[in-house]
Amino acid sequence: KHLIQVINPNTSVAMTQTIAEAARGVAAPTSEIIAVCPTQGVESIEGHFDEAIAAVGVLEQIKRGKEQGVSGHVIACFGDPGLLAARELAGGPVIGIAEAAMHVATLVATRFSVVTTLPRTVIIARHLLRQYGFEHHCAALHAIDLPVLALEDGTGLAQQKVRERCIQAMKEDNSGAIVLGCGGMANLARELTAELGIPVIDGVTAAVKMVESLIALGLGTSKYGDLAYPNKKPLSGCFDMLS
Ligand SMILES: NC(=O)NC1=NC(=O)NC1=O
Repeated sequence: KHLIQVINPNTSVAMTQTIAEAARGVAAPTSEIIAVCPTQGVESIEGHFDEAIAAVGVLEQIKRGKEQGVSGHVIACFGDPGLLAARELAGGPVIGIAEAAMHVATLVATRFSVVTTLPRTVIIARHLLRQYGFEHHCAALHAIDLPVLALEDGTGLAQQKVRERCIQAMKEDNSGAIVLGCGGMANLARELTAELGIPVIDGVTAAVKMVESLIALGLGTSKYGDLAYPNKKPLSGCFDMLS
């Protein structure tokens, strides 16, 4: 079996569970999902400050995954925090859920819309669209204007807001597909795809299948050039854990 490490970069145990269940729901029989979150950090990631904090926790988990012999890694937050730094550390593939969902959307539609959580996180998704080369594929980005952890409060309100916003986006944007912009939405994609009749794509499940594909192709992260293992140097204070 291949171990695939799925990292929830925030410290919410409930969201880690939601993400783990979605990942296990699509994992191949040859894959074993190890779902983790940082031992310290931020309970939800809703901006640049949170992302900077979360990135250190991602790196710590990547290092642990390597020590456990995992074959690949998923960064299960829609900002893909620490993605390139993680790729320097990792030998196997590292896939972020935003890039995975965006790639999949371009394979099934000519244009897609994004439905995410707080309005302030929309700019992060915009930056990723540019970084990944998908700006011209994304028709629009929408926010349900609820905090990330509203998805785990048990009221179902956030889930209802996501559904309403997806329906509105489908009508307004003339997009062929919708990308769910949060790891905590991972369990909504199948039902919304069936109800709306268009691909509603979750990045957690997309990333798991992409990691499996890269493993099957015998492809890990390139270690030539900028994604080579980091130059060895002393790391002081709390960063010693990354040595
Ligand atoms: N746009 C987002 O909601 N990003 C996220 N923040 C989290 O804590 N997890 C996410 O996926």
